[in-house]
Formats: sequence, C-alpha cells, structure tokens
Amino acid sequence: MKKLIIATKNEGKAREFRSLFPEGEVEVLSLLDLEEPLDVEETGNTFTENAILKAEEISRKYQTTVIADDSGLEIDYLNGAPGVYSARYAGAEKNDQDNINKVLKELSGVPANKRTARFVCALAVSSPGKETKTVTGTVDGYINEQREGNGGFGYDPIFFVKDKCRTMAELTKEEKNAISHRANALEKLQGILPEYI
Ligand SMILES: O=c1[nH]c(=O)c2ncn([C@@H]3O[C@H](COP(=O)(O)OP(=O)(O)OP(=O)(O)O)[C@@H](O)[C@H]3O)c2[nH]1
Ligand SMILES: [Mg+2]
Repeated sequence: MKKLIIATKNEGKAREFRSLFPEGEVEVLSLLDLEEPLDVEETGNTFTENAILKAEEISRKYQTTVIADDSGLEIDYLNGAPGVYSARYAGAEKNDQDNINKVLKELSGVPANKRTARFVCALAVSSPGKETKTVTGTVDGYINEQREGNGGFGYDPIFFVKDKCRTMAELTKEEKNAISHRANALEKLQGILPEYI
C-alpha cells in the first residue's frame, strides 16, 4: 500500500486526514505515529510558507512523500488574527480552550454582522527530488457568542458555519469533511497527488 506522512503533531488534524483518504488505498501516518519526530519551527508569515517549511523538512528527514497542513482562523474584526498564530494565540502551550476564551473576550460586545471569519488551510506536498506544490482551502463563517457542540477540535465550537446554521463542532464528521477548509484544500491537491505517491 502507498504510504503518506502527514507532517502534523495535531491529533485533530491527523484524525481528519485519515478519514479524508479512502481506507485501504493509502496508509496515512502522522508525526504522532513516529518516534522522536522533528519539531519544525513555524517561522513563516503565511500559512503557505509554514506548510512548505514543515513538508520539506519532514520529507528530507524521512525520504518519503509528505503533506503538511498549516491552518488557522482569520477574524475580520481582529484584522485577520489569530491567523498563523492560531495554535499558540493564548500562549506557547497551545491550549484550545484558552485560545477560544481569548477570542470570545476580544469579540465581547461586537455585533453579529461584524463577527465574520474564515478558516484557512494551506497544504504543501513534498517528495525527495520533486518540486514542492501548495494549495489553499477556506470556509466562511461567524464567531459565535459562546461555545456550541462537542465535535471537531480547536476553534470549532465557536465557528458558526454560514451555510449550515450550526457551529463546526455541531456538524458530524462527514458534514465537516464535506465543507471544511481542509477537505476543500485536499480536493484541490487530489489532481496532483498521484505524481507524488
Ligand atoms: O476549530 C478548528 N477547526 C479546524 O479544522 C482547524 N484547523 C486549524 N485550526 C486551528 O489552527 C491551528 C493550526 O495551527 P498549525 O497549523 O500550526 O497546527 P498545529 O500547531 O496545531 O499542529 P502542526 O500541524 O503544526 O503540528 C490549530 O491548532 C487550531 O487552533 C482549526 N481549528
Ligand atoms: Mg503548528
């Protein structure tokens, strides 16, 4: 079976990637399945730059095809923050609940029509001896006034999906996979992936 490493230590992302690939066709591993994986510093200014950094460094180390995902939440009222700092918005320990609390506090009292936001996912695919390629996917929504739902990960409980009239955390796994920024980006990558695996 073909093997693919997803260059992530985020369990939520790893779970979603496993469910986005048809079972039995590609073996999907994440850095959580490997011993002592590299910690790649995210020094880029954009999701795409960070995805390239992670994909190329991990691909070089394991000499195999790697997809990296750099993603996050852009809130218009906060001029695009937390953006590339989404995972570490409330501190280096990357706590989802602290991140949500920080966003809710910053948007406290802000009316519904000014709470527009989007999730962005940049994917980079890298393979030894091949040129790295990137794609981006997005999904539009609003920042909810409070948490709703238990699904997904990260900011999902406060991300109200415009087209579904529910938060991302209230959607089933299948519903999220049909509309998410990650699924949208992966769909764009499907056309070029066979050149890499
Ligand atoms: O509610 C959410 N639903 C999503 O579908 C989603 N996708 C990304 N995010 C947020 O953006 C950060 C990415 O930062 P990030 O790309 O640097 O990943 P990370 O540091 O968690 O892991 P790694 O892949 O770098 O190892 C994550 O931690 C989350 O806070 C999401 N939140
Ligand atoms: Mg990260």
